[in-house]
Amino acid sequence: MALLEVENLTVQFYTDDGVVRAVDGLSYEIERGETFGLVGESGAGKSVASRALLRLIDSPGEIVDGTIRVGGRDLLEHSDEELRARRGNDVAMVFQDPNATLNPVYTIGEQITETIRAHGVATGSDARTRALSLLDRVGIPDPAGRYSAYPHELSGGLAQRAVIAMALSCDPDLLILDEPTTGLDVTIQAQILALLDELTETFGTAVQLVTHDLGVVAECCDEVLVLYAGQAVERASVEELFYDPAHPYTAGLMASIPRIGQEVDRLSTVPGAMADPVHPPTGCRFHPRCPYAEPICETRGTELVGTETGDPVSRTPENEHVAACHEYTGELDGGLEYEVRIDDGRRNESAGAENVESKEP
Ligand SMILES: Nc1ncnc2c1ncn2[C@@H]1O[C@H](COP(=O)(O)OP(=O)(O)OP(=O)(O)O)[C@@H](O)[C@H]1O
Repeated sequence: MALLEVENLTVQFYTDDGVVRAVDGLSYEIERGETFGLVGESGAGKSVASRALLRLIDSPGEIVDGTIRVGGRDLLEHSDEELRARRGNDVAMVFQDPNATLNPVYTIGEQITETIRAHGVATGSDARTRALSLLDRVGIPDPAGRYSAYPHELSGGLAQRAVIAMALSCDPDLLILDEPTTGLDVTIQAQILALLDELTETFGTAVQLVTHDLGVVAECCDEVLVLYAGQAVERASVEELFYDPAHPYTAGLMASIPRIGQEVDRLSTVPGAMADPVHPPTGCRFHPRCPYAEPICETRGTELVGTETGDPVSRTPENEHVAACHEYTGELDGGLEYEVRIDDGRRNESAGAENVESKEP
């Protein structure tokens, strides 16, 4: 049994403009010790899908369907009290901005110690000792000195480590990180990614990593799910995703990886704009931006199928490459003709992302 089993997760927001189905029928699994990437452009639904795992969806949003089983038990069926007990213990989350998590008026050490006590992991001086060892585990130099530091006294990289230490207070089985390295310089970014690697390898912690950055995905994910307009469009091992992307949207994302020496803060995106969340396109939601779209793509919706077999995802083994494109059920006349060229040059010494180019058809 996988550690996390998400099935048909569906989240809606009720806005003045209409209903936004931010996450639409999402299903995936994460194994113990696995690093699972959730990628896609802004608005794809990555954050909402992640927050939903902890039931952190506030009004005007609502989880309207699905199951979220961690260790076989459905989080959506718990009372608020049961859920509080499982937050932190089973699943913990790290957000992009450490300052949104850290309280400016308490020291780093006090905050971690308090989290440990609140969850009943340890009491008294044992809690303090555990906090110190967590600071050490996440690579904060001079843990005893930093214990007494206030959040504003730490650099962005150290503050992010402190937040990760806090998330690890109760030894969660699954750690969800939402853009944990965005805004950090590449050397610090690489250190945080190395820390995640160590957590998964040494402690068997499973990681769900939300990111825009395909370089980060290449660096540390085992398995990747690509989201577009709230729906999964492709799931594959990281190698298959980079060497053999099956969905035109994924191939487009690959083409937008910054090249060596190019100064880009954010990925440039696939031409065209993300689908209108209130009135998504008919058929395949990506079709208005897809260079390979044919009339059927406008009228018939897609679902994930095995890229080799065309079988529905429900009949495809969990580790097989699946994509939601009519190509794989034999319904595209023209087919997909892109070619992906892998250049194994490193993007920079420490982050080491691969460079990928896709040719236009
Ligand atoms: N509180 C909210 N009220 C209304 N709509 C929301 C709310 N939060 C998210 N959404 C909508 O849900 C969709 C998915 O948003 P989400 O933040 O998950 O995207 P994302 O892929 O994480 O993007 P980003 O990388 O920019 O964070 C978007 O259309 C967004 O507008």
